[in-house]
Amino acid sequence: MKVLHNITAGNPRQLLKPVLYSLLSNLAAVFPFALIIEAVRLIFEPYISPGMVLQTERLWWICGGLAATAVLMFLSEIPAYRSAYRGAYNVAAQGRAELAEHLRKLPLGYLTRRDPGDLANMIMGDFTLVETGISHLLPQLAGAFVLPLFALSGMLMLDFRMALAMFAALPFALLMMILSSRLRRRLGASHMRAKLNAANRLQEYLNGIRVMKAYNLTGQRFVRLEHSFKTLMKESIRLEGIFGPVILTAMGLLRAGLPLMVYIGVHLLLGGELGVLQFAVFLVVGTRIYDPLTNALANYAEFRYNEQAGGRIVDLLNEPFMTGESAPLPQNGDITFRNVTFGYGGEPVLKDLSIVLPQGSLTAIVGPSGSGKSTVLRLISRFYDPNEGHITLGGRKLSEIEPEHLLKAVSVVFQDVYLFQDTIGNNIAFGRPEASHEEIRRAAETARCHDFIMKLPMGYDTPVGEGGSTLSGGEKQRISIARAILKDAPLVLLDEATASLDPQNEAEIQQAIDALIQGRTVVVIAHRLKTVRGADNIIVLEEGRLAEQGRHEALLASEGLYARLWKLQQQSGGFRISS
Ligand SMILES: Nc1ncnc2c1ncn2[C@@H]1O[C@H](COP(=O)(O)OP(=O)(O)OP(=O)(O)O)[C@@H](O)[C@H]1O
Repeated sequence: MKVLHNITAGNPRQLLKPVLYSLLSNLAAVFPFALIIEAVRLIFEPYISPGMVLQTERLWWICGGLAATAVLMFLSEIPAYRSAYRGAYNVAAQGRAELAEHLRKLPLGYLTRRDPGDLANMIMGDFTLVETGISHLLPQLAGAFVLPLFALSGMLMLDFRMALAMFAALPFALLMMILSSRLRRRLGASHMRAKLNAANRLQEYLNGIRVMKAYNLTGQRFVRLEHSFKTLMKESIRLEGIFGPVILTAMGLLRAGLPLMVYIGVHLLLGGELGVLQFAVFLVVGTRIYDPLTNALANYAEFRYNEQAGGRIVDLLNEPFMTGESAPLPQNGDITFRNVTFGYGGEPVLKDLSIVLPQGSLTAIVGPSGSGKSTVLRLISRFYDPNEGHITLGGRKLSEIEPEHLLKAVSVVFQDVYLFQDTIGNNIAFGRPEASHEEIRRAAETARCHDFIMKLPMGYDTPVGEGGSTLSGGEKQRISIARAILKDAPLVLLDEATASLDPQNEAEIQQAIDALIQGRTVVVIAHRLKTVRGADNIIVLEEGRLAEQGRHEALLASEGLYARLWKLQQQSGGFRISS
């Protein structure tokens, strides 16, 4: 059952129709077979039994019957074909969407551990293998046994010794395939790994082409890509090289049934224990019976390989995502960290952190690079849950709030703004797709991006390259602030850009941020003097611990880490406070 579950990526019911049709069409194929046996009998009879005449009329009827079954088979195979492909493509289309949706809900920690190329390949490549499994492999595998089973039961009635000789090697061939399936799984798994690695290296190569050109690294990166292709080639050869002979031996074993049967048949014939007619029937059946079985053996190997791909999909779908309640969020929106310890899998990044970020206030988080500032924002957004301690919003534990429900109340403005390959207008409306043009325009005006948008060839309908590649860093920042303004969430998490901006851009972004944070609870990773000075509270982190906190003047007066960072940056003429 698990195999069927895997090969269909968790939709075994989808196999029902294709398998049923395949069984029916193979069942229909038994009729012409039976008609041919009857024709052989009619043709041979006058020669074997003197006095009997050739029954021509019956032969014409058989001819007509063969033509009719050919037409019937053709007509029944069309819906069979259609249902198999439709079922398979449906499973793949729905499954791909379901998997993509599932990925969105998984904790970021899981996603950062997985290679994006690996996940992309799973959604596209593995589902293609599932498609083939549903449309081709399993129906054919099930159908392949219909004719041999009928033949076996018919032949057993005719002469059990000949029938046994005909199928003598079948159990050995099947056993061989089943025993070797573990080896097949192992080889298949490392082949799949090599395939994924090559896909990942290719993606890395394509993504990094710009950097590689700039640093003249092309040769070095290409070596890695080339190496992955060579490994894939070796794995493919190993897979075919080891498993191919197993299949060929199993096929050879099966076909050995025919000479064995002829050998026994001749002896029985000479001994007078088998009639010429019966022998002729066995010869006809013997030449036809092995093809579906040998095809099934070849299919079986592919089937096991594709089943592994389906298994990977099922495993990913079983990966638990964060859950929680969707009850209305508390009115009082204070965010409290109580003895929070958190790490990304290794050493803790935040250690026993206890802080309060009061509702309606502006809290700045500062500290040296790597001290855990962005991690604090990620925990508030519930991209991850703490390892120890807990975070509450208005007294309710974040770990008990459904992540998507929580994020409705949060606007996040990241440093590295990602824009989708869509129009500028739609990118701004991302957090509130139902917003009107007028609302989008107003948000853009407040975020100081309306003017530059209007200078673009198609205004708000101008398409943006993937990731926002067609816009400047400052423009992307302001678009993301417009997004947050339009979303109008009560809690704003802001990771200010560290990249140096020209004074004009800098001033405009500051104005946009001022507009965004009005009347909201704001947590900002502050790199800008102005934000830090005006903050209600400044939290200073050092190696994941709270070093000190307070307002700007008080922290300067206490001459701790904040004052040291401040002086350092004043001396260097910069205004960044985080590093
Ligand atoms: N996804 C991740 N997986 C593993 N480690 C991570 C991950 N993200 C951050 N870290 C590590 O956690 C530590 C804190 O990172 P964080 O981004 O919170 O620091 P930060 O204070 O915001 O730094 P910066 O000012 O340079 O942005 C760093 O040592 C970083 O290497």
